[in-house]
Amino acid sequence: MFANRVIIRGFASSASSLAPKVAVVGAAGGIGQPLSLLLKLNPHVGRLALYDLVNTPGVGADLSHINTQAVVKGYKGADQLEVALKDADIIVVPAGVPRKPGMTRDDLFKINAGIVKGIAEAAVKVAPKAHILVISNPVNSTVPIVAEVFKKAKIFDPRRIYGVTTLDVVRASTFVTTIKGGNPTKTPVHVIGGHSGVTIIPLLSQTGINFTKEEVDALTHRIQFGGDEVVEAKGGLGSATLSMAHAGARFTDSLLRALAGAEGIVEPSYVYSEVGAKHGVEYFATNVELGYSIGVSLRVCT
Ligand SMILES: NC(=O)C1=CN([C@@H]2O[C@H](COP(=O)(O)OP(=O)(O)OC[C@H]3O[C@@H](n4cnc5c(N)ncnc54)[C@H](O)[C@@H]3O)[C@@H](O)[C@H]2O)C=CC1
Ligand SMILES: O=C([O-])CC(=O)C(=O)O
Repeated sequence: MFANRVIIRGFASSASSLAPKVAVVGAAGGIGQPLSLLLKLNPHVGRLALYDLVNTPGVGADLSHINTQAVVKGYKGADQLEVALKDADIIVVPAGVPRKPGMTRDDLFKINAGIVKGIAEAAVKVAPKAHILVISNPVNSTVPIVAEVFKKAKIFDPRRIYGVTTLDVVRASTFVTTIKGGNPTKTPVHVIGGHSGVTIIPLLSQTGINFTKEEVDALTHRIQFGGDEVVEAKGGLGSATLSMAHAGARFTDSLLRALAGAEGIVEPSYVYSEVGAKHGVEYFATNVELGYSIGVSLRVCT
């Protein structure tokens, strides 16, 4: 039913008329630091606010010496969260604990749910029009948590809340071209569903590439459990950070370009969909076209 649908997400407006402000929450972490570096290098970022409970003054001072235009500021501790987020256009959230071997993403829920809720509550107060990009796991649950906080404040706008599932398509392109050849940057693979194990559904049949059944089974499993591969390889020292920083920076860049008026930008994301909700599936990862048209609509690709 949802296969290869593109949700067109309109932006009612940007949060401010100043150079875009991007806030990273969890900026001193394994994802947060390389993500902040990539955002500092992005010419579309005007202001970069780095927030964490620890170490952000150092990360901020370090990045601020890079001669790109983004003005960097570090904010540390709960009493600085609101000032860090104030009037942000985009809030990227890689805050929270990562998995260790033997854990599922759901095992992170108990801790990360509260962290994400607190961040969303601050955003409601000081950056109600920000686009919120949720990286913290389990994404399948943390995105609805953010949405519920905005619903409670009666300012829920599904066009502004995104679960970042970009790493799934990044991995899918890599794994497919590893066995079939070709340029991974030019081999898109749609991945729909969610961001956890079997909820990650790669649409290999839509790549136009011929696969044997064995290849489909092996690739599907590797794409669904790519996160576990990294968790195991890191042996207790966390999960994917560098590839996730790349994926998060790519999604943020796409959103910034769309906010600046570029059209036809499509990224996958785990989002609320009215059409899905009618079928009992409120949140679903699918391709999302980012743009200025008002209202949320669906283009169904058969
Ligand atoms: N969506 C996706 O595809 C992916 C999601 N992740 C998730 O991203 C999250 C972060 O992963 P890592 O960066 O590796 O973890 P990490 O432990 O290296 O960094 C997390 C950072 O969050 C900070 N933090 C904790 N509570 C906070 C709060 N209340 N406010 C602000 N900052 C807070 C910590 O101080 C730390 O610096 C994890 O939940 C992980 O599962 C990881 C990879 C891919
Ligand atoms: O596997 C994890 O826990 C981190 C993650 O979401 C991923 O790498 O896709």
